[in-house]
Amino acid sequence: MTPVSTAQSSATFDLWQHFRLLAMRTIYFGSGIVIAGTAIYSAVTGSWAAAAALICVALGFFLIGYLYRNELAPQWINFLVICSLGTLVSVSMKSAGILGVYWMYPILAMVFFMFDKTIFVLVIMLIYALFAAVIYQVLPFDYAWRVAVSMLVLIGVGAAFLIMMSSMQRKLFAAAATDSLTGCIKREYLSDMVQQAMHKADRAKQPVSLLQLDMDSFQSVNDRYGYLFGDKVLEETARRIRSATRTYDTVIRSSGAEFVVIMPNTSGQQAADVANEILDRIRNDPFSVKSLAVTVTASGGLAEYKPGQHWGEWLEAADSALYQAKSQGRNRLKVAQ
Ligand SMILES: Nc1nc2c(ncn2[C@@H]2O[C@H](COP(=O)(O)OP(=O)(O)OP(=O)(O)O)[C@@H](O)[C@H]2O)c(=O)[nH]1
Repeated sequence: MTPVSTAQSSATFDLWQHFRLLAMRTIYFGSGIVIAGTAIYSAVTGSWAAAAALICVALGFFLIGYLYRNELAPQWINFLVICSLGTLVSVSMKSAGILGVYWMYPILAMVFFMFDKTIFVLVIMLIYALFAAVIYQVLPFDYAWRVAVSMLVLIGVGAAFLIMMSSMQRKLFAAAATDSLTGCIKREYLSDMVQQAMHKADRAKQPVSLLQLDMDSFQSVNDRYGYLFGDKVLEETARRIRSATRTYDTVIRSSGAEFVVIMPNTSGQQAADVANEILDRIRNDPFSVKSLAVTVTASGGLAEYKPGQHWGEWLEAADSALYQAKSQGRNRLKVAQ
């Protein structure tokens, strides 16, 4: 399993999306205010038609800012926004020449916040191509190529910032979401992980299974050999679970001596083989610390996700199977029907 990478898309911890939302609100209202200011200037200088058009665009920006103050606007709205800003700047370049160039830089910077990674590269190339075409038409070649290169530098710096931000977010999530003893994902992220796995399975129309694993009579392990020995057993158990699972399975420490393993693209039948392998690796190899070697066992409850099921019901099914395994004598796996 990958303790962090499987989890990094978790909505609860997407700093970048949160940052984007704040930035977009500022962009919509900020652009609205700047365009309204330009409209007033146009009115004062007697260009009534331009003033009326600019006021309409400014109102449009305020409206979008208001409607999407709590969520990111759809990509097509942002595309319209960037196209209208691009057109305004291109028109102002035609009338004001080099003065219009100064507006191109903030617009290029906005694109970094407006679009998802998937279409960002396409949009920034499109806007850059539009600006470059206008610059070469309006400015002497000597100015034009310098401006075009400086815009490329801005795009490069922005891209480096994006890459750094996304790596920082991964590290932050790792620090916040990883259980320090076992290296598994903390229980706070359990419901997120379960729901995410369920949605992915629904989208891909693939099976997904969930194993709930609990150490047997762990209180007596602690009582007989000490809490520190118990800690070592938990640490080693997590290692054994990871060694029996795949990189894209998710292992969560769901409570003191209990783990949840989510296995994407795995039917109940296949997951039962994996679960039995995990239980074997725990029971067959004594846990040793210094001269002490103690055999410990665990019980498991397994449930395959049934399409349409609520995530809580899915967890509940695995939990009931685990309860059965415990009540039938422990050290065994039970599969929910
Ligand atoms: N060493 C250690 N023990 C822990 C930790 N967290 C919880 N525990 C212990 O794990 C034990 C969990 O006990 P339970 O799961 O309730 O019961 P059990 O004794 O394992 O018995 P069954 O689950 O019925 O087989 C408790 O004694 C907790 O004190 C931890 O981080 N380290």
